Amino acid sequence: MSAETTLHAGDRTSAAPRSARADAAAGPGDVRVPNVLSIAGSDPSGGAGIQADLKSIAACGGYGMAAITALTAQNTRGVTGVHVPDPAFLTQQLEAVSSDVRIDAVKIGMLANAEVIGAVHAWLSRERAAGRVAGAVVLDPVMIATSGDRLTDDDAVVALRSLLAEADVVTPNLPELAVLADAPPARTWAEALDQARRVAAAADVLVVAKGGHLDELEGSADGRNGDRSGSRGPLGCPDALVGPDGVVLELPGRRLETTSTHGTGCSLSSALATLQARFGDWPAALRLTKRWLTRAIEDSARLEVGGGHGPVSHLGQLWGGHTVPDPRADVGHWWDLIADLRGRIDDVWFVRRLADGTLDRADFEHYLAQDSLYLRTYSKVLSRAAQLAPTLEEQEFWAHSAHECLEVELSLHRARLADAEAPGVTDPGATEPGATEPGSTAGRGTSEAVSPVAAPPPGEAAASPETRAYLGHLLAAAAVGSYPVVVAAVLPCYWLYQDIGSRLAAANRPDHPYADWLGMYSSPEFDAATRRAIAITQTQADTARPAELEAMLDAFLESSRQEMAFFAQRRDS
Ligand SMILES: Nc1ncnc2c1ncn2[C@@H]1O[C@H](COP(=O)(O)OP(=O)(O)OP(=O)(O)O)[C@@H](O)[C@H]1O
Ligand SMILES: Cc1ncc(COP(=O)(O)O)c(N)n1
Repeated sequence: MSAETTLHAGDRTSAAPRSARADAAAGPGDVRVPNVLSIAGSDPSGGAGIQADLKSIAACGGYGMAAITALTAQNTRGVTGVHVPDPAFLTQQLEAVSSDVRIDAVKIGMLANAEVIGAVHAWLSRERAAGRVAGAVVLDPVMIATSGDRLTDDDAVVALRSLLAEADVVTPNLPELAVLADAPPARTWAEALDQARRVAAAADVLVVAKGGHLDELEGSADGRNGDRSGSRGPLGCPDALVGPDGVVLELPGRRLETTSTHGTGCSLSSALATLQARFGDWPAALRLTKRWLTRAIEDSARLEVGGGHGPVSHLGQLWGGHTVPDPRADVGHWWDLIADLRGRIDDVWFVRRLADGTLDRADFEHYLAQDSLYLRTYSKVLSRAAQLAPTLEEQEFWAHSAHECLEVELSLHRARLADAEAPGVTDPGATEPGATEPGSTAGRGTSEAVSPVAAPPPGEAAASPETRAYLGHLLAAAAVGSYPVVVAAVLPCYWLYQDIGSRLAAANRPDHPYADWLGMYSSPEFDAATRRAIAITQTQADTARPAELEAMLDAFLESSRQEMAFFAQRRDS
């Protein structure tokens, strides 16, 4: 599993118009631009409210519209006044839009009192029934600004709860979540997730639980109490999509050291509505939203706005020459793209028999011999990644992984092969005959003329066609690919092994004939290495230009296919 976890995804997570999913497949260059309506208050300092919403919608590839529920007088230091126009005029604004414009998504923010909530509720149920609002509704139940100022009357909470029935997703921060759950504020992230599940079940909505306020939890000064379950380590900034049955997607996040978090809730909800309208899938939309928002918070360092809690830089990523959030730059999306293939690997005869312990010894030894051949060359490709790495830390990671491949895995395999007195492998330090060194040119593919893995000397296991094909692909990436392409090519070996390993580990038992092998691929160290490899690849994808991104994705998908074929190979093939 990836650093993020998708536990289950019910129908509601992708209940989107079919056209939106087709758009996602077509790529961001071809998507229809969704019309997204923000129903929210105004922040004249531009960091929150409709100003933040319009910028977020534009940054994420939508056409933004705004019906104003309230005028605030505020800046980065606080709110000095709130003026709420006649709710009848809000209805007039809403009707002016919906009588003319197709609305693909609605984001609802600050609703100052029960009357305003009533006006929005009435318009929304009317327009939805008439089919004039077909898209998703994201409700950000704004109650208190970052500055601590109240933005909603106490007696509005009941009306707000009833508005949940019209929402598809609600995005409360931790204090707002507690109000909706009618419970004391959560003291841990686990408690917050449980409150979110209860709100989701009571109102039949999806809830985005947000970790921005985790650092304010009682006793969080040691940086750990945000998650007393201990599973998250030092305090981060996670978000999660939670349904009535529990967590659908949990996204760990780095906590950035900044005071520029004014309007992050507004920005998250409007970006989420826009990306859902574009891609039709809530988990994918939340993943893209979080990546975009994290970078917008980071980019806030380039702004000089006010002396309090500053705004995020909504459009900074466009100024950097990057396009709107692109699912092809989301490594989690790559993982989704191979969902079918992953499902099929579990059904491969080898994996099934390995899991239940009925795998024939000779088949296992054949596999190990091929894996040993594979690992010797894979280690060289990892060394190539080390050679190309832009930082010392990444160089160390790949060099260490290359070394581990040889030390840990080959020694285990050698021991097994020696036990079985099967045709063995040679000294792992030796170069396999005919292997093309990284850095020289190697043809992609498997033809004898360009195959980098030649026949071994007498007495050694010969590389199977599947092993040759996989190594041919990896060596080609190492020979002519850039660093981003090399890391994308080596990633499936980590990720798929770790993924399968976690399931095989569940089948392990002390007397399992392959217990040590199953154990090796489900170790915490291997999990950590896999998370690191995913993170490095994501960082490269974040800044890759479109052509490079295509090459990365191609390399990843091809390695995934080769990984599948490697598992499925037969002794006599
Ligand atoms: N210091 C931070 N570092 C990284 N991400 C953050 C930080 N603070 C907030 N976020 C992210 O910003 C989003 C909004 O989270 P938060 O829990 O702060 O909601 P909110 O209180 O509604 O927002 P606001 O602070 O604007 O009122 C979430 O995705 C959260 O993870
Ligand atoms: C008009 C308006 N709407 C919402 C917020 C909440 O802002 P934040 O996202 O910082 O909680 C705000 N400060 N002003």
